[in-house]
Amino acid sequence: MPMLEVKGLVKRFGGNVAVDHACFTVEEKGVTCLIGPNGSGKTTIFNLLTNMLPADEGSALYRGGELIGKSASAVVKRGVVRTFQDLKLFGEFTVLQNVLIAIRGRYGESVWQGLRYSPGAAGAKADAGQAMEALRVVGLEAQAGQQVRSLPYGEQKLVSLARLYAAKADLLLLDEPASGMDREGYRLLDGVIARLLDMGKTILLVEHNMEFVQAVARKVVFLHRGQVLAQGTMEEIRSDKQLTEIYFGY
Ligand SMILES: Nc1ncnc2c1ncn2[C@@H]1O[C@H](COP(=O)(O)OP(=O)(O)OP(=O)(O)O)[C@@H](O)[C@H]1O
Repeated sequence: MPMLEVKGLVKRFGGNVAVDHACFTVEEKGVTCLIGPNGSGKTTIFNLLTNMLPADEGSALYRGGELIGKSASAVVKRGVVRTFQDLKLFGEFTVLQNVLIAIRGRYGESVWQGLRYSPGAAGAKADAGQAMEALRVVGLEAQAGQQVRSLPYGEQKLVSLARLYAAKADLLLLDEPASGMDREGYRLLDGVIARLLDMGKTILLVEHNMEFVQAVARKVVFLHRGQVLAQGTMEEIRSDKQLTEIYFGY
């Protein structure tokens, strides 16, 4: 059984069908990529899976349980978390505080509760230990005390990955993790993804950088105007003339 099975997912914005009866599967322990031209519905699918937007129709079974129609926090509790294109970090706070907020959020605490952090409080030490472990996974322990907004963009992206790791989810949805990254950023990101996979995580990502997709993806799901036109390996997608014309323009 696939880890995630999306069936007949539909989202309309007025007359615009952003996601049109999309069906695809995500197998456990590997990287699956959603690709497709701008506006083909990739981010909307993330919003539907995490219930940040209500779906009009369809189902998404995660380990056999329905995600659609649940609350956003219920999806997180089930073990599905996401990053955002605009990162949504707290720039004024430190790297460590940003990860701690994600950990405390797991218990249903608000950001402000998460930040009111007295070192003597029960559980505080354990949380700090977990936060540092997450920073080790992404290679940012040395930056723990720095204000997030003082970091280069690539490192801020890694903070968002540390937050996902700290949330202890099994299925990680990454929205354009490679965008805005330079060569060194790719190298770090490759390493973090490899470490997350070693730890048994499953990753579904949206990405435009085909070199990166080719390097990390076991499976690619091709979207066009909200419809899944194909799913398979990158080689299979690239060898389909109709798909390459739509997306790659040749
Ligand atoms: N909140 C919204 N209200 C109205 N229309 C929306 C909304 N969100 C997305 N859309 C529309 O839905 C369609 C799919 O958008 P979506 O952002 O999911 O595409 P995408 O494949 O992620 O694009 P990109 O690669 O540019 O990020 C587009 O036509 C977009 O304009």
